[in-house]
Amino acid sequence: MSKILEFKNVSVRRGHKQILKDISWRVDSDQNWAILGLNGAGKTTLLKMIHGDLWPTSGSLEVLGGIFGQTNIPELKTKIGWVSNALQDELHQVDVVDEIVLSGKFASIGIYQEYLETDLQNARQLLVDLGGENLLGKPYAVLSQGERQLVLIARALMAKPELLILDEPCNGLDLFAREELLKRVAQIAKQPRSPALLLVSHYTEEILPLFEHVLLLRAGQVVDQGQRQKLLSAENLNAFYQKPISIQKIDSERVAVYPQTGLK
Ligand SMILES: Nc1ncnc2c1ncn2[C@@H]1O[C@H](COP(=O)(O)OP(=O)(O)OP(=O)(O)O)[C@@H](O)[C@H]1O
Repeated sequence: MSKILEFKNVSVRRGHKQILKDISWRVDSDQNWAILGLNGAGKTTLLKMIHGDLWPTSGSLEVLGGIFGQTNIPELKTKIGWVSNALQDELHQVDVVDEIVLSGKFASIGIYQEYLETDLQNARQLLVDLGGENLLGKPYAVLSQGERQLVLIARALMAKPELLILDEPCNGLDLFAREELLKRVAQIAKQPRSPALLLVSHYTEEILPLFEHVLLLRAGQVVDQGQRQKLLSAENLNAFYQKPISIQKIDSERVAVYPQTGLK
C-alpha cells in the first residue's frame, strides 16, 4: 500500500471567496473513495487541484509522490485517469472512438504523437473489455451519453493510471444505463492492478460498496470522512444534509436519499 494523495490543511481562496478551507485528507492505493457534497461544496475545485489544474492558496498537497510546486504537472496528468462531462465537451466530435481511447495514452485531446499498432490494439481491447465492442470505428459525435462515458473510461484507463477520477460519471444516463456503467466501474475495481478510484456524485445510490471510504464536503469544508457504513448511515446523512430527507435502502449496501420538500 502506498500513498496516492494527501492534502494537509489545504485552503483555496479566489478574491473574497473562500472555496475550500483547511482540507486534510489522505487516499492510499488500496482505497476507493466517494466524495459527496451539494452544489457549490467545492468538489470540482478539489478535483482540479488533484489534477494539477489549480493550486492551493495555502497548505500542502502531494499527489502520486509529487509535492505541488516541485512536481512535473504534464507528467502527473498521464498518471491520472479523468472522466467528466467537461472533458466530453473538449473532445473532437469527428474523431473515431478508437482514436479517442488511444489519445488517453498521451493525456491529449487528439493524437499528435507517434504510436504503435499495439497501442491501437490495446485501445480497442480496453473498449471491448468494457462492453463497447459495437462502438469501435464510430465517430464520437453519434454516440449516446452512456456510450460516451464508456469511451471516456476506456480512454482514462489507456495510460494505466494509478488514480481514476470519475466526476459525476452517471450524469445524463437513464436508470439502466447507469446500472450498466456502475457495473463496469465495479469490474475495473476487481482487476488485479486496479487504480485507486475517486467518485464524485450527488447520489448516494451510485456509491457502490467498492467505495469503502466517503468524504463529505459542505461549503468548502470536510464535514466528515471515513468508512462508508458510518458515513452513509441514516444518522450521518441527516446531520450532513441539514434538511428533511427520507432515506431508502436499495439493498444491504446501497441507499438513496430524497429531499422531503412537500412538493405534490
Ligand atoms: N475562480 C473562482 N472564483 C470565485 N469563485 C469560484 C471560483 N471557482 C469556483 N468558485 C465558487 O466556489 C464554490 C465551489 O465551486 P465548485 O465548482 O468546486 O463546487 P462543486 O461542489 O463542484 O459544485 P457542483 O456540484 O455544482 O459542480 C462555488 O460557490 C463556486 O461558485
